[in-house]
Amino acid sequence: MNSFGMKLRFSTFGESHGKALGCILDGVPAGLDIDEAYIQSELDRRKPGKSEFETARKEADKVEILSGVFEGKSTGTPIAMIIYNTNQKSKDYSNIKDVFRPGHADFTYFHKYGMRDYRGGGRSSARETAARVAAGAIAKLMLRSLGIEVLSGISEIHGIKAQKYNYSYVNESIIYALDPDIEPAQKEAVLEAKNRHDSVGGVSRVLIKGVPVGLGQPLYYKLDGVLADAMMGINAVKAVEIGDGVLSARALGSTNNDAIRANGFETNHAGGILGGISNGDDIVLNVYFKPTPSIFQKQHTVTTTNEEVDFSLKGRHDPCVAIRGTIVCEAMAALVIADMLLLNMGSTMSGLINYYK
Ligand SMILES: Cc1cc2nc3c(=O)[nH]c(=O)nc-3n(C[C@H](O)[C@H](O)[C@H](O)COP(=O)(O)O)c2cc1C
Ligand SMILES: C=C(O[C@@H]1CC(C(=O)O)=C[C@@H](OP(=O)(O)O)[C@H]1O)C(=O)O
Repeated sequence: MNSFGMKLRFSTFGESHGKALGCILDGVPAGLDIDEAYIQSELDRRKPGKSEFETARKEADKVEILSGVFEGKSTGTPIAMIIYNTNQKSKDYSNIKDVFRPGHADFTYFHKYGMRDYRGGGRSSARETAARVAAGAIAKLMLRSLGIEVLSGISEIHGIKAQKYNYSYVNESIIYALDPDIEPAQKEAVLEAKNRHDSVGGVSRVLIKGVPVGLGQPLYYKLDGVLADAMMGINAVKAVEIGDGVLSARALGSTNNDAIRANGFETNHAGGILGGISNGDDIVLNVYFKPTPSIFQKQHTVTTTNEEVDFSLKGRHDPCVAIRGTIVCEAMAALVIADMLLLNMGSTMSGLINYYK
């Protein structure tokens, strides 16, 4: 179960090499137009095996709606969706049955549960994020009907940073790059690491446009806290910044404050959130992904019986998880904002009255 979900409750099921994965999204208001082609198009953006910049595992990621939608509209009941796995090659993974891959969740899952599904990453595999993207697409449909848009793109790969953020370019780019001029160097960094059987990290920049003033609770269940939690819940995310983030700790008050004018804020160092509450400006997040842990170089590790061994991994892995991870960031951000909107309806008497009249 997700940790936001005051109004929207969301949980996923399934393993990387199991039969299927999917989600249940409960709390979606009745009457939302459910555009199935749009949901599929979001899954297509995240699905693996589209290029040399992604894992070679090819999955169609065809999504099927099982419940909660009737005659093209949400019914207000739980929406269940399923995605069948079709390209498991579980025998590739017999060599990780008894050893822990450094950097992956093998060690901790085994010691916590006393067993693990070693077929790929099992439940810890980011294959699960397909289900998040399906749920996120429904949240995005809800937001779209209110004029709110969630966008993202890759700003940085292996320390090579975008100089501009061109969100309308992102879907033309095979690596979802924000800066077409920097993209070639970023692609080269990925392929260069891949050729050396290594991997690289990267940063996704998320932009949420059209959010009204007032989403989020003060002090507890703050909008920035809930968004950060949702991002940190994505596999391989190691840090999240709101607005200027880390840089704001190095700034002066005089340069960090966003001056206020009658028609809005002059700058947006705050990233659209003040006091845990949206201020009406764009919400900006930077989400930092570590390099893919599964690399093909020889590594030191231990077995399940704690014997030290050198081992070399086989299997199909992303050389830079941030690339497909950016689509997952959008989905999680959309779910949080949709949840906050539903919660917000009851935060003022006029909101409640508007809802019931
Ligand atoms: C979209 C996406 C794709 C990923 N692909 C891989 C992969 O191919 N191989 C791998 O070892 N890790 C991959 N990861 C990262 C692992 O799932 C993650 O590192 C692992 O679950 C351990 O969790 P942690 O890094 O958050 O500690 C991917 C992550 C995301 C978001
Ligand atoms: C299959 C997908 O990505 C997978 C994410 C992943 C991981 O460890 O996170 C490891 C690889 O798969 P497996 O679990 O077979 O080792 C990737 O191919 C997907 O995103 O659909």
